[in-house]
Amino acid sequence: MGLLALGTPLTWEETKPLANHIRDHGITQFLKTWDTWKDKTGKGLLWGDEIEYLVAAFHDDDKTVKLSLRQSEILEKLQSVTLDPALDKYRPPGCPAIPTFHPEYGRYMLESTPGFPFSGNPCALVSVEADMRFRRQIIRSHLKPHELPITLTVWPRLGVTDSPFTDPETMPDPENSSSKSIYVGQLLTNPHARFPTLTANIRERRGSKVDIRVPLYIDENTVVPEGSKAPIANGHAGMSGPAKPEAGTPYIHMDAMAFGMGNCCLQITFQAWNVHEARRVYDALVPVAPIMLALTAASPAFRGQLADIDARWNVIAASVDDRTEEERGLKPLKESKYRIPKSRYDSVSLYLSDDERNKPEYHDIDAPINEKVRERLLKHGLDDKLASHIAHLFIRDPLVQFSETIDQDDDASMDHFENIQSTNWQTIRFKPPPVNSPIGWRVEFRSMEVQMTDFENAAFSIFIVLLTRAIISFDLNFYMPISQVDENMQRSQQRNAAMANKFFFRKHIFPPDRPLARFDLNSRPVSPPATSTPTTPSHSRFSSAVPNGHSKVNGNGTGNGQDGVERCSSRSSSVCSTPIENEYDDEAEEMTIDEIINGDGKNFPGLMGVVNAYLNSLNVDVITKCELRRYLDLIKYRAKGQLVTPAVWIRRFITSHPAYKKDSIVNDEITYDLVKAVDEIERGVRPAPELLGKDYVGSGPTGCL
Ligand SMILES: Nc1ncnc2c1ncn2[C@@H]1O[C@H](COP(=O)(O)OP(=O)(O)OP(=O)(O)O)[C@@H](O)[C@H]1O
Ligand SMILES: N[C@@H](CCC(=O)O)C(=O)O
Ligand SMILES: N[C@@H](CS)C(=O)O
Repeated sequence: MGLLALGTPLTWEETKPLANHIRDHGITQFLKTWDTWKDKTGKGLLWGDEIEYLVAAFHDDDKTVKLSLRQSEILEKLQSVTLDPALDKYRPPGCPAIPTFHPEYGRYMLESTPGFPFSGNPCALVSVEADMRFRRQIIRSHLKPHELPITLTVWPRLGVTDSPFTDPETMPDPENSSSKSIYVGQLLTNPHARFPTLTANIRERRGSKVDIRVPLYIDENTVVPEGSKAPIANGHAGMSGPAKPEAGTPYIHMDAMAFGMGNCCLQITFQAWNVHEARRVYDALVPVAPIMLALTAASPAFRGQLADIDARWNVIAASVDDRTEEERGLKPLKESKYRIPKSRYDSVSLYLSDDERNKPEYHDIDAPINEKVRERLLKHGLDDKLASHIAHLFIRDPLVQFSETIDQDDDASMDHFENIQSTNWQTIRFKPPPVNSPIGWRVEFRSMEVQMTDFENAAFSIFIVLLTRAIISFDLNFYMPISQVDENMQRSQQRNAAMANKFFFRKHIFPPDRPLARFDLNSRPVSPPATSTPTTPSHSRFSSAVPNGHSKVNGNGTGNGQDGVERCSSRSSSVCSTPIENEYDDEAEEMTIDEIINGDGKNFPGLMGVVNAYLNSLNVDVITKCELRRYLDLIKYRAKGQLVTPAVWIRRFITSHPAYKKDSIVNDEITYDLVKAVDEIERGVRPAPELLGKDYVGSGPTGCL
């Protein structure tokens, strides 16, 4: 959920001349925070998740289900309920506070977060699912009897034109709506000024409606409508890739921000010990993002049709792609300043740690830089890696500005910085401390799709938290060329990617001076923990407050390319032109997801291996370890293919439904049964062992408080 300031929003034409003012003051604001926080340590690990929900309205009389557009009323109700002390008696043990609920882009969406961030203590981790369920139960208990919160990433019939898909019905209004969509109307978008303004200003800056195309899944009876085959150069969302329709391939067309930002995800934010640790964790998570996208994939259908992809990423990227034709490389640069290879919503293009292992050679894709911003940051004493990261974010224009807040007190506000930062929706976000707050440097992990049950949402959250602890404790090295990470991003969205694809991953992840044997990789965490001689590394946040001493400031020059595009000179054009072929290639190799998660049985321990080793290094009681094992086993068996991804489960449900005519169409009847089934699975009244294992226990027959 981005910056929700209030005021009179400016049009794109009014915002454009303010861009330099906003960027300049945004950097001033960042530098003030930098000066205050660069040497400060925080309070150690605190973390929280964000879960996004769709609100479904069931009409049992005609067996249809629609998106309920009652977001404002529901949030008002939830806010008053959460302020009522009576709710506290339902708060499960271990939940840090009464949760909070927030709006999201779609007028049918809600977001929940824990009321207070969790600690990383293993005992606290086992309470996460209860906290998530508590949130869902609060929502359920305060909806109308025919409404339910559903954690499906994509509403399969959003944007269909053959029958209503919202409650109340909405009509497209291509003349007057902010998106000008021919499929969705204005009522679909949250009315807070941020959202229609983002929608309109993205379209106006781009110079045309957004253009979203995903490959259509072709079945025996699929009829491909005239004109819905991808032309050779469709020019959306950067490079072409296997998760985008190849020339001549039938595709599903969408034309509004709602098709992307109206989708739901699971995000995790961690507070780091200090800025160095935040930067280390950020970099290490960059290659993990596509792996987790593939494992959580939950998006097999769009606009009433089955897609030949399983995940949402490229759809959202294209849904907020505000780049001009010049920036997209369709015309020579004249009015625009940069060629920009990616949408504002896309994978990370630059590592940012001051770790000496963050080598220039890994930056082998074109990442344009705002040179003026970079120079200013360098002059202020920032190292090149961080300066380049911020300068890369600051190639973008502000999209939403209110007339009342053009002039800000840079000592008291970060809003101009946040204006640019919060509309750079990358796989990982590096978050500076807010003004006048005890909150420290944070990192947000953003690639995962929301899961249908809170058991799964808790499992993926816990896994990522433990992985970050292992990364810090064992000083793990996941660096590999960014081009390989980008390639993985495309592979991760393909149909059945978690089983069918291989992904690049670094082979040697331990520091050379710390031999593999030191890590207890083989014993499972359910085995009795070592109590007398724990191997907990000295800089573990659980055991001690000593920050990791491995970081070393390292600088590199940048400059202008011949085409006038400013970029880091270390990311040389010859390297840019030959992605995935450089001397660092052999540091990473193609592995299955099973190998990446569970190890190759030889030298590579897998991400689960390091998580297990980390748990073994702690004094955790056996009961807690067994509890954690339930969650970690979900990841383990999903990676092995013994449990399926939500996308595989949903696709199977659709294609085996009696009303499916093998024509790729997901009709009302199928959608009704699908959403009912998702709710029943969540409550545990409909078994789905292929998705959740045999021992899943849901939130109960009613799912209410
Ligand atoms: N000090 C903290 N350290 C770590 N996580 C925190 C901290 N404070 C809040 N969080 C968690 O961060 C998550 C996101 O909260 P935050 O208020 O940063 O949202 P936001 O800025 O709207 O997020 P987004 O970046 O998605 O727009 C929540 O789960 C919250 O519990
Ligand atoms: N819903 C978006 C993220 C929105 C946000 O950045 O808060 C997603 O699925 O990725
Ligand atoms: N909720 C996201 C996407 S619109 C934001 O506000 O940035």
